[in-house]
Amino acid sequence: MSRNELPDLREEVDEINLQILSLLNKRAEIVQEIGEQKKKGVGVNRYDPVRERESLDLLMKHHEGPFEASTIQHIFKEIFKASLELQEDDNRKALLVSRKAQPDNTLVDVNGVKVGDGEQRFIMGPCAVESYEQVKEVALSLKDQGLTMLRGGAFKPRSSPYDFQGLGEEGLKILKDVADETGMSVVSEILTPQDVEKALDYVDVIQIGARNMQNFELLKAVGRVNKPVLLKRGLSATIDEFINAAEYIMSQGNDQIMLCERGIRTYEKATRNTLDISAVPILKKETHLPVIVDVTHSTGRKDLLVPTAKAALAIGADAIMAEVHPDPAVALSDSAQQMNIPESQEFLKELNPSLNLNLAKSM
Ligand SMILES: C=C(O[C@@H]1C=C(C(=O)O)C=C[C@H]1O)C(=O)O
Repeated sequence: MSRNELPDLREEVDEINLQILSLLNKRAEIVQEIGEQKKKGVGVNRYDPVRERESLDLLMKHHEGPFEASTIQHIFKEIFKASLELQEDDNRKALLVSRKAQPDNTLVDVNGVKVGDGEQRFIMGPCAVESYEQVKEVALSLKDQGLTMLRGGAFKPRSSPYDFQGLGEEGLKILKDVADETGMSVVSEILTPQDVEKALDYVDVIQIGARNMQNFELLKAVGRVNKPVLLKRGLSATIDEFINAAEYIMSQGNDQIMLCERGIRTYEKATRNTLDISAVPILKKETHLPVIVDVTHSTGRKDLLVPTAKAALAIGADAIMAEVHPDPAVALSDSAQQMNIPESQEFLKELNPSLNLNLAKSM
């Protein structure tokens, strides 16, 4: 090879690269059009392996080398894969909950507290409402720590039908009484579309539990009311399914939605569920909704509450959810994982020194 042959050859390669680039983008535009056509057809799948096989066969019929046939197949399979992703991205663009649809953060207004405004917050309270005294004791302590949002379960969807199922409407009344007396806001789970209207009188935030994340009628029902919703991720739900569940709510008009990562089911037994910490920045990136991390249900371990909450706040969570009970040993649900009141005070002190500082200043 003479000395100036190499630059000439590279110039030729550059030229071909540009042609390939232009052809790839031309192809991508056609693929997008195909994607639009598919969206209109009922029951038409984006992924079409039969079509991909036919395309590969056609290519192989014309392929002469010098590349190995398998190399060409590999390159084209990558192109098909990228094309499918492009069609999926175009579809996602349409989601109301997506950042593409709304670049600015949604602020969820819970009685004047704007979740999602960059301030880190805590939603705490007992797993289940058991009595007025129990809820009041926890609420007073949390209020003392500067918290404004109180959680408590009145309807408890338990794994076993023989376990405590909650006090129902009586539990909602207790929460409402305590909220009125302490000035706190109530976050409580609702299980059926029929109970949504009733709940409006009692709760400030309707929680949709993990087991109901794909209860689409319930999602649509809470989408039609004017009340913030805290949507928990399903036990085995992918992030995509979680985002689509939120879309069910927003598609009905209610944009006041908070997403809550609460751990997913994996093979790992060291924790009750596996906290999918990377879901937090992914959800913040893909959607404009506030993201909460429930450290109690994800870990099921009191010794992990502080480190996981620190990690969640560091990675961008807007709020932490955790459970507190005056006497966890006798709690009717989740007794091993709830903090007692002194533990909850320690927890908050470690995570939010500024909260205590503010309190000290105001005293
Ligand atoms: C473009 C299409 O969608 C997908 C992408 C393909 C491609 O890039 O060639 C082929 C089949 C589908 O999996 C199509 O169906 O034609």
